[in-house]
Amino acid sequence: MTATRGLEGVVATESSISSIIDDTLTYVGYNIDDLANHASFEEVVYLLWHKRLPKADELSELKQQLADNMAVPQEVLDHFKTYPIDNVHPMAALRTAVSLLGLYDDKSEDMSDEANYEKAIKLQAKVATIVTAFSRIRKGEEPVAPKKELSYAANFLYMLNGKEPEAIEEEAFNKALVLHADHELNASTFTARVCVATLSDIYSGVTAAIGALKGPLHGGANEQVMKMLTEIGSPDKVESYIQEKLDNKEKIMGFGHRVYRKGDPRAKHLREMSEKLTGLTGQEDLYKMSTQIEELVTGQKNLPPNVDFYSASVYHSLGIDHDLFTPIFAVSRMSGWIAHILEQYANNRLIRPRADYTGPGMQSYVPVNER
Ligand SMILES: CC(=O)SCCNC(=O)CCNC(=O)[C@H](O)C(C)(C)COP(=O)(O)OP(=O)(O)OC[C@H]1O[C@@H](n2cnc3c(N)ncnc32)[C@H](O)[C@@H]1OP(=O)(O)O
Ligand SMILES: O=C([O-])CC(=O)C(=O)O
Repeated sequence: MTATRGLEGVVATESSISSIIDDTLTYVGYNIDDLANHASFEEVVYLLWHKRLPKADELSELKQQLADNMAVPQEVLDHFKTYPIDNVHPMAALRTAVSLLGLYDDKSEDMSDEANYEKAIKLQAKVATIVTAFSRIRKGEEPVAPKKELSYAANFLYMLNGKEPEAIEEEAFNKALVLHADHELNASTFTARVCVATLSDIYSGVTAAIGALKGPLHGGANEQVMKMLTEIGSPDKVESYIQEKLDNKEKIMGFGHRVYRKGDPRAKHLREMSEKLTGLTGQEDLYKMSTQIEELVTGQKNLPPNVDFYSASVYHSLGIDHDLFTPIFAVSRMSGWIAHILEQYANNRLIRPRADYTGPGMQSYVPVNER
């Protein structure tokens, strides 16, 4: 047996949800560029879960179901108030809150298709409320109830800030949600599938996935990108900062990808949004620094930016706290995790690979007082 480090290139499952072929990303056969330019996040959720685009009435029904299910149990909100707030990363709070949500769902252990679909709606609806409510509660503010007439993207920003977003903010946030919704067998989605392939419940699957997304080699990279931009501070400091890191063989967050070689097709949409939003908010230097970094890293290491790089300046321009960037990724990716969990249940087999053992050979047990 020979191990493939990081399972690179290993095809671990069949899936008809999203594909990456020749650096082109599609959701159920629709090019990500088309979806980013035209689709609402709710349409994409429907597409991923039903493997076709919704008709008008089906889309309205889904929007209604999401809006109707956004409220979270008071116990979950009260729980936030017990956290040692200064030490709690919002991704840790989200991981715990989603797990807690399962305790207050009487269908939590019901594995029927109907119950799983109901739980899918509840999770997608409530994840936005959890992230925004936690953000407000930790600042000593009251959570804001969603408005049923708003889109998912607008509601998120409304619940976060207590004021309805401008059209351009809603459009940018919707696009970011569309771009992050699914991505074949990335680490967090694989985690979700491994978890539910034991026939564990959907809350366990998404809780595990949140844990995997949190790491800086995956979803956590977007917060690290903003940390780097903040540390650099101004365009004149970019070159020395990045050069030092490259010379020290340190990783530059937001660059590189296990699957894409020529580049991540989502990055150009985020770059465009970053240019527009930083311009509108008078933060042109942020965009300038980002493009300088791209030039240096791509020029020297031939590593193009991934989805996390320009999303950082986009979210910053929308006035969002930096440690909420990865939770926002989770809000969007919840749709993809659920699609993969439902697909896994529909054609399940336990996922259990082997390890190439490299430890010592057979040893004789020695009692503790003789060692
Ligand atoms: C949503 C997402 O999850 S997108 C990815 C988000 N993560 C990041 O942005 C973190 C930075 N990027 C990385 O760490 C990597 O590119 C990953 C984790 C995304 C992919 O990693 P892998 O496919 O395992 O590549 P690996 O880490 O083995 O790197 C291969 C080589 O490229 C280099 N490399 C890869 N990414 C980077 C980077 N961002 N900066 C500098 N060098 C890099 C590695 O140092 C390594 O060089 P070496 O062969 O000389 O040792
Ligand atoms: O596919 C991956 O490895 C990571 C990624 O870009 C994503 O999850 O969006």
